[in-house]
Amino acid sequence: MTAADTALPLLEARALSFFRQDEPVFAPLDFRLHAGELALVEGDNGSGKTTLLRMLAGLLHISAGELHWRGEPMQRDRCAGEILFLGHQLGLKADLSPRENLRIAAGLHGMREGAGAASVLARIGLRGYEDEPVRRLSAGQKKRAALARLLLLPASLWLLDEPYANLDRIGIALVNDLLESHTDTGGAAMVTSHGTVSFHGGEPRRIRMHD
Ligand SMILES: Nc1ncnc2c1ncn2[C@@H]1O[C@H](COP(=O)(O)OP(=O)(O)OP(=O)(O)O)[C@@H](O)[C@H]1O
Repeated sequence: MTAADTALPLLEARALSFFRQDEPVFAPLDFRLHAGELALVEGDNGSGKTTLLRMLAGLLHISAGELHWRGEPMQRDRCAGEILFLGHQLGLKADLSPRENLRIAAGLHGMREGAGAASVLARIGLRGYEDEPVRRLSAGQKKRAALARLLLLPASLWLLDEPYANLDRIGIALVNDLLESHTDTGGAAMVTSHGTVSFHGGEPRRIRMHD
């Protein structure tokens, strides 16, 4: 038994289910995610990975089962700023620049201590594009502008749906670096990916979606 098995989990799902038209999208799920852990959500196209992350983010109602946050039944108002979801839709305003998009996100969710838009955008590879309207960025640059939120906002749990999509080799390595430093500093993350995730921060948990 490891320390993570005995510590209070950040997030715990018990018989978690989601139904569409009275049909379960996936079999009931049980899992625990602790501070410092990465979980890979695995499954074929249509198996429910995005649905699961959207439920965990509070964007879809749970049909059955329970979710616990830091040992208590999950109350959205208590953990709102602690959970950050990045989905297929990047949630960027196309007419605004990466810097302006970050300002809006920080206004809603707060900022990590010591973080600033300029340094975050430089780290994410958008130096020189800080003030360009997002609609003029490439697909990979848009993805980076969305990922910049991970560095700026103070969330402890990252829910990342296909975070590697549209990224080049350097961008993929950057996402892995972000995941490693986040989990090294007590954060946790759940990630879906159809590619290979080469995470060097220890063996990730695996959450397998079954029909
Ligand atoms: N808005 C929607 N309305 C109705 N059904 C939906 C909707 N979104 C998804 N579904 C269905 O729910 C199921 C799960 O979809 P979901 O997007 O969660 O799968 P996924 O594992 O993320 O797939 P992928 O690997 O293709 O991204 C699929 O059968 C899909 O057709």
